[in-house]
Amino acid sequence: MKNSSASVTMFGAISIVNAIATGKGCTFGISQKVKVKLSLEKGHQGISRNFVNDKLVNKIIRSILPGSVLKNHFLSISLTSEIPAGWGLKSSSAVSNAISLACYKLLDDQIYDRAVLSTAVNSSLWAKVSMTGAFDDACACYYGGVILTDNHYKKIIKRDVVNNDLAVVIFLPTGVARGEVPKLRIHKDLFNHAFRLALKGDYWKAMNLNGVLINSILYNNYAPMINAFENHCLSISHSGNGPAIAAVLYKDNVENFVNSMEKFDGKIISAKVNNTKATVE
Ligand SMILES: Nc1ncnc2c1ncn2[C@@H]1O[C@H](COP(=O)(O)OP(=O)(O)O)[C@@H](O)[C@H]1O
Ligand SMILES: O=C(O)C1=C[C@@H](OP(=O)(O)O)[C@@H](O)[C@H](O)C1
Repeated sequence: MKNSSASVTMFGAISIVNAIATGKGCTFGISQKVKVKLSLEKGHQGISRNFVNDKLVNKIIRSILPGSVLKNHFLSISLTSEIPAGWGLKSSSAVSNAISLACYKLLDDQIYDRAVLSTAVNSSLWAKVSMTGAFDDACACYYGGVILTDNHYKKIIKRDVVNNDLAVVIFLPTGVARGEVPKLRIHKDLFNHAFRLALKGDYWKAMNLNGVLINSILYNNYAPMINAFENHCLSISHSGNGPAIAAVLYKDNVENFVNSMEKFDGKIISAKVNNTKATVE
């Protein structure tokens, strides 16, 4: 083993176009963080963690660290996350990337981005926390900026930066359960159209179309989104499979928009856009 400890900062992300229907997705980075510290101590076998035992995290660890090392070391995992889990805000991609990057850093100082991403994505498929592998989300968390990918082929199609004058406001509606996600495939052609808009650089129009589609198929309550347009948002959509809703707007409009959302029952989180890559030391 090259290192006895590794500390990672990985960022979160928001969907522009959901990849479930077509396999192609577009996602951009935001400032919410996951921090992971792994420490290896020679001696008795064992793993301690400050979160519930989780098959996704275990799978990543066992895919990267050799069994011979795990047999003779005690591994401590400390994880803090600013990303609420299970809302479509990419917590699983940020956590799996962070654990993957930290494990590779224990092995070697030379980091191969593709290996970090592949292990995270393959483990997410194995643990069934993702349907397509969510390579779009993994790349946006890892590299920051806007990323367009083909998840079935784990291929990056395009990268771009997000305008730093923009801000993101996330709304977590109270009492809304996730809809039947496979139904997103009903509008495969329209999701494909949204992806083509994103390819042309029309990110906020693509995200709006994505929002209309996901809302109509899974949630059927467009009122918060209409409110967003009435309050000068450039774009609004459910992120991932929802139920979280993310709005993109100029920083100057954030305060008014947040005030206007108070009539809806839920929690609001403000975020910045992120164009920087994850770090490990
Ligand atoms: N704070 C956390 N600690 C440990 N694991 C986490 C944490 N947040 C997310 N995860 C992992 O991500 C999974 C949640 O994935 P998912 O429901 O798809 O949420 P999201 O839509 O935010 O990606 C959890 O089952 C767990 O494996
Ligand atoms: O399961 C998957 O493959 C995906 C899930 C969605 O994200 P969430 O997991 O954040 O809902 C979606 O946006 C992404 O493009 C692909």
